[in-house]
Amino acid sequence: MTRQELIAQIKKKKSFLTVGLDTDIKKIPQHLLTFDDPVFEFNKQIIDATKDLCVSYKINTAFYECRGLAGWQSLVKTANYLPKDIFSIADAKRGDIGNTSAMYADAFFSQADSGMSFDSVTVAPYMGKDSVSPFLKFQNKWVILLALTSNEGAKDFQFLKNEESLLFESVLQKSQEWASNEQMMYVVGATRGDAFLQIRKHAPNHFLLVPGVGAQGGSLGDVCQYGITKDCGLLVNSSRAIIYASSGEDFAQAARAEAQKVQQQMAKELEKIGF
Ligand SMILES: O=c1ccn([C@@H]2O[C@H](COP(=O)(O)O)[C@@H](O)[C@H]2O)c(=O)[nH]1
Repeated sequence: MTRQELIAQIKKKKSFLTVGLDTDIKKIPQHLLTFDDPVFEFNKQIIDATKDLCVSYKINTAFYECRGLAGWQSLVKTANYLPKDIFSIADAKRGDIGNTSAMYADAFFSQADSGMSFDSVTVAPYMGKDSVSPFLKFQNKWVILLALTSNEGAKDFQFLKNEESLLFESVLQKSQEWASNEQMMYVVGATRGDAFLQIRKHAPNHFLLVPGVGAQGGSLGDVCQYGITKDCGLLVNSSRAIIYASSGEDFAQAARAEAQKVQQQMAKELEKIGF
């Protein structure tokens, strides 16, 4: 998906919500366990119930990889069930030496090889340019680089200072030599509302994938106040707060209701920038 297509979807749906499919087989409603693939059935119903309210789905691959072959099958089926006009994210946090990164890129981008073709994959910047560039060889596919994460441990390295800048600022600056804002986004945690001003100094026009509202307590208002751009420039993710809104048979309707609350708040923010 191109940047323009993504912006058009945001305008059309009045939403920049990403629903996170962090589907844990131990947390899904009991009645689904009789299905051949309970995780896929859960995802399918969540997608059907929320697809008009969000512009993106993020599949955190850890929740699938931990189940071995069965998990990988649920992942492939879910990836192929996602509507084509919705931006898809493989949240896999990959990155390795070049030839290995090329394999990771095929795994998430090459339908012919792996049976999956996500629009984007999250990548760790730590190993530098040659670890990221194999993902950039695919047309209309995106790298979402970890910049400033939402967790407590982000302080361990991401705020370390060299002569001029903090480590996350160096990630933002250096990586812009590798790709434009048509192919690169950044992960910035919603739990760091105040840091968005600083982020926008270095990446004024990039899209940011923002996890951390909902279960982690980040504020959508703060994220928008400091992070929204004239093109919106935000994809805000919520996983647990939406998909586990109910553990009963009404789980999909409950997920829809939660997604709708967030979408309505987003519509108000989008109105402010004339969308
Ligand atoms: O900095 C980061 C990077 C990634 N994540 C991921 O986003 C979701 C958040 O889930 P919630 O249930 O809405 O808290 C999850 O997949 C994380 O691994 C993040 O939270 N922070």
